Amino acid sequence: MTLPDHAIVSVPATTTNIGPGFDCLGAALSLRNHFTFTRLDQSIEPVQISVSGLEAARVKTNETNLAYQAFAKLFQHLKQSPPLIKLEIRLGVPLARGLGSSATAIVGGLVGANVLAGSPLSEAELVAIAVDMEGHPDNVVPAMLGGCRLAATDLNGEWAIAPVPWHSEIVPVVAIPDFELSTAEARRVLPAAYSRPDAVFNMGHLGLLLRGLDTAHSDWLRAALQDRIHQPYRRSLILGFDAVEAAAVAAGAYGLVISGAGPTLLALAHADIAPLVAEAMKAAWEDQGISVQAQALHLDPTGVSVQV
Ligand SMILES: Nc1ncnc2c1ncn2[C@@H]1O[C@H](COP(=O)(O)OP(=O)(O)OP(=O)(O)O)[C@@H](O)[C@H]1O
Ligand SMILES: N[C@@H](CCO)C(=O)O
Repeated sequence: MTLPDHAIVSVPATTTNIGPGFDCLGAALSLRNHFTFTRLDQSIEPVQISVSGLEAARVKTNETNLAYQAFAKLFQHLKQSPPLIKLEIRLGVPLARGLGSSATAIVGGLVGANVLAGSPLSEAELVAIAVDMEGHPDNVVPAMLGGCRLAATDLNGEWAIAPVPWHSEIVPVVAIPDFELSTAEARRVLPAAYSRPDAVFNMGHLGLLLRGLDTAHSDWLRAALQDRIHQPYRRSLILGFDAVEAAAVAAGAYGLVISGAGPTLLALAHADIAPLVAEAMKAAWEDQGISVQAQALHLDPTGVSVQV
């Protein structure tokens, strides 16, 4: 069998948690990173990496690059040496902002390696390795599969993944500030255990959110975006959170949550007012002296895609 020498892997950004769905709910968004893998016959280095686009200078260009680590991990899983490659990364997803940049790198590297290896692994096997690398499923699952997804383990510890219907009138609006917050730092502030009232609060609100996303029932959505597992501990890490939340709600959004581990803030809004909500969030954050990019996005239905 002749193996492919080349693969262009495109992976969407993701927003996760969406309020009460900590570490289990996530959705793919209409921003993408591209990873181009080209097999080399000869090279002094195992990988030659170049990066272009948004904040390119901040991405590592040696073997510690996360996309290359994922590429090498797949070959390790296959008990093979990774081929020598050139890896070109084109960035459209901002780094360390709560939009799943690390998940794009993990999914891009694993899928690129799988293509160059002749596609020996199934989608489910790739998802399992990706979750293992990322540590939680909520970014890598929608990055791989597209849409909004809920992921939980079954009785054997395998991932049971359900698509979550998302009504077309509900628009995700993101405000992306010009400062970073690493996921590791934002996880360090979380408690190790929670009270029964907090657990029950989140179970009820996650259930309500799933029904609200399906129906666009505004009262359910307004109530559902509350959470007691992560946001109470993280909001103080995000300068301007209260002002941006108040502005989004005043502009008519159903509510505002931290996207992933932050600092990007995500509002859900009816399609008719989504651009106004984006403007209000931007203005409120800029009033705090913070540069911000705000935009109404849409759900990415596809997930990872490959051109050989
Ligand atoms: N395209 C990329 N190529 C290689 N490494 C990347 C790429 N994108 C992100 N990374 C790595 O992932 C790190 C960011 O990961 P982190 O989990 O902190 O943020 P995030 O994934 O953007 O946010 P979140 O997990 O909250 O959605 C970067 O600092 C970089 O090391
Ligand atoms: N669920 C994760 C997403 C960030 O990767 C968190 O909130 O820490």
